[in-house]
Amino acid sequence: MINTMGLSKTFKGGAEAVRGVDICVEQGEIVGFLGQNGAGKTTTMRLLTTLLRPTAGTATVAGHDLIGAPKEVRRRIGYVAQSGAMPPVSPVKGELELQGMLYGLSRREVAARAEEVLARMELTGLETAFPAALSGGQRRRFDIAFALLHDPALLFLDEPTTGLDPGSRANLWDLIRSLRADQGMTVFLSTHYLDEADALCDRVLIIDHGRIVAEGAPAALKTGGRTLDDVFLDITGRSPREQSDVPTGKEA
Ligand SMILES: Nc1ncnc2c1ncn2[C@@H]1O[C@H](COP(=O)(O)OP(=O)(O)OP(=O)(O)O)[C@@H](O)[C@H]1O
Repeated sequence: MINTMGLSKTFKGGAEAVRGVDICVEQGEIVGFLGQNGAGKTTTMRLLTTLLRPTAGTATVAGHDLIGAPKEVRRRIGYVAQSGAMPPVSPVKGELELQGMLYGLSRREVAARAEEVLARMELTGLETAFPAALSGGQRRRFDIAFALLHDPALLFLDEPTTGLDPGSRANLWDLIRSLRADQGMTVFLSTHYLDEADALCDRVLIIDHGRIVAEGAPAALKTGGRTLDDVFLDITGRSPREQSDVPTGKEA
């Protein structure tokens, strides 16, 4: 579902955010992407979702070449960016209808898909609510419903549970698991929470200073009675919540 070779991104100011990353994700896997602040997670996600153009390397995402066929890639993926953006202005159902029109769905298709994704994300009954009025957990589920409207095969989630209370996090994990169980959805998610990776992911990739420094099933990485936190600390020399010492100037 995802295959990259030497994927790299150097920003104009010289920041080497992603340095020759090789990623392989199979259909139906839930893969966790771990790294500290500034390690290169969001940049990698933005490359894989066609929002940024790589400076080197090749990639196939959802069966299509990332650089040669970005529109085909976009049609087959859903992407939920980190939270914090301005909430949409229309009520929940209106936002989904607009999104459906962007994807060229008919009115009837949009109505059916909206009902389906709202049910799947346990938001039925909130059609007329304004996204700004939703709770944190509901808002995150709305963002995922939005990304699911065009029925993607591959879902990218950038830190989906950051800032949520434990109950809402556990609920979101269940919903992500059910997407895979019911629809065979492939999920690639970044997170700072190692317990999340441990509980939810079949496999984790650890990125540090723009390079993949470890990968494997959580159980296979946790050798010698170590926790995933210990593994992360051993490999990167820092805890997952520490700031990376990669330069942080952000230029276009
Ligand atoms: N537009 C940009 N211009 C220049 N440098 C950038 C830009 N975007 C990101 N960077 C730099 O690239 C590096 C990787 O950033 P990125 O946002 O991918 O990290 P991250 O692992 O997602 O961090 P976080 O967990 O804080 O979201 C950082 O050093 C960052 O400052």
